[in-house]
Parts: sequence; structure tokens; C-alpha cells
Amino acid sequence: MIHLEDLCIERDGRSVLRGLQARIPRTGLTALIGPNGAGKSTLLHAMAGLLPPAQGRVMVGDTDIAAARPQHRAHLAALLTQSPMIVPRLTVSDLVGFGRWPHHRGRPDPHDRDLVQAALTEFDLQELAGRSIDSLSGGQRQRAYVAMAYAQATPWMLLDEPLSALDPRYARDIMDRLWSLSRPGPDARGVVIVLHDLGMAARYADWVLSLRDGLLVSSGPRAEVMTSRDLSDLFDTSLAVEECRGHPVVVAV
Ligand SMILES: Nc1ncnc2c1ncn2[C@@H]1O[C@H](COP(=O)(O)OP(=O)(O)OP(=O)(O)O)[C@@H](O)[C@H]1O
Repeated sequence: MIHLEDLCIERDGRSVLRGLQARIPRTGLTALIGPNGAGKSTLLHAMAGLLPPAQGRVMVGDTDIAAARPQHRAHLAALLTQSPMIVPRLTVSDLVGFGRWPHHRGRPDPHDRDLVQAALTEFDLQELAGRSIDSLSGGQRQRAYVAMAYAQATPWMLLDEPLSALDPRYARDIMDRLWSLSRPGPDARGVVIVLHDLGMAARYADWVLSLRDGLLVSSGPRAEVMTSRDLSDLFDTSLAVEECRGHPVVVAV
């Protein structure tokens, strides 16, 4: 479980998250939704322990994440930011291998190499493994970064808009895989994902936190948070949640 306990974050002396109080289940897929500038990326960074709170705290399990050592944080949560650094000439395989760094600290063993292979396979990257990152399309690169986060083998994966460059097939593919990885079980990952695509959030999220202007508007099971009325209020535009072939979809009306 992640607990947000009266979480307040300031950036450049401005209050950008105020008094957030919520929990995120240890398994399942949690979506962070809300308008631009609501504070979703800020919250994700705070959950990775990278933004010390002005007040309150984020508890990841029984660890106050902002107070933990970097090495310990890297074993708890893998964070994929919106614009990860691109290192020219680095291969996909090397990039995914970076996910293992907190474990081997420069001395990969066969187990690390096996996990990199598993991550390449899991995200359908075997054929691109030897290609340099800067030679890939935006979507291919995005998949490589998600695979790197996966290879870190942390209980939590925190992903900021990982679908932004993906075509519908790969967007769906990644969401299917993340959803599967987050099912309860001994190796389950808790997946927390910032999503602008409300259709994807409606389709895949088990749990949703909605934010606006630095405040938590609501949190809970997807069906309770993503109602036509609540989404319309949240985004200040008319939206409806309908059912299509047994799945919820969000339409502008
Ligand atoms: N590095 C930064 N320094 C100062 N202020 C920042 C920084 N990053 C974000 N902010 C501010 O914090 C607030 C929340 O931004 P954040 O990026 O967390 O929102 P968001 O919900 O992820 O937005 P978007 O949907 O547009 O990506 C905004 O007012 C933004 O201008």
C-alpha cells in the first residue's frame, strides 16, 4: 500500500500539492487523472521520493519514501518520467540493463542478464535489442523505457504518460501487460500511471485518483471515481461514461 498522509509539495516556493490524503492498493493498476497542471507528475515524483514534502509524507509500505536512502528507494519504486534522458548510441539492451543498476551496481551477473532478456521479451523488444535508442521511433523508444522500469524489478512501477507516443496497438499492448503484471500474486507489481487518455483509464484502471489544482478531488475504485458527472466536473467539459461491449468508454458529449 502507498499512503499519502496530508501530503503538501512546493515547487519554486509555490504550493502545487495541498493536503493529499489517500491510499493506493499494493496490487492493481491505479490511474492518476486530472487536467493539465493538476499535479499528477508532481505526485508521481513525490511517490518515488524525489520531491521532499513541505508537509506530510508518502509511506510506501512502511517506508517514508522521501527519508529513505536512494538505494532503498530504487528497490521500492521504478519511476518513468515524461521525458526520460536519451543517451545517444546506447542500445535498447543496454538501456533496459540500466534498470538492473540498483541491484548489481555495475557488476551484472547471469541473473541480471536473464532479467534483461525477460524484460525485452515481455515488451516485444527482442528484434530491437541491438539498435541504438536514438535510432528508434518515439513509440519504440517509449516501450524500451517501460521495459527498463520493469527490469528494475521493484514492487512499484510509477509511469508518467507512457502511452503518449504509442499507436493504438502498442498502447493497448502495454496496458494489457501492465494490467497483467499488477494482478495479485507473489510477483505482482503495483502500477501507478498518469493517463490523459480517459478511455484507457476507464478500460484498465482498478483504482483512480483524480486531481485538480493541486487538490485530491476523489480516490477509489474506478467505477466510483469515473462517473459522467465527476469527470465532467473534473475537466470542466461535458463527458459521459458509457458501456460498449461490456467495457466502459468515455465520450465527449
Ligand atoms: N520543475 C518545476 N518547477 C516549478 N514548478 C513546476 C515544476 N514542474 C511542475 N511545476 C508546476 O507544478 C504544477 C503541477 O505540475 P505537474 O506537472 O505536476 O502537473 P500535471 O498534472 O502532471 O500536468 P500535465 O497534465 O500538464 O502534465 C504546475 O503548476 C506546474 O507549473
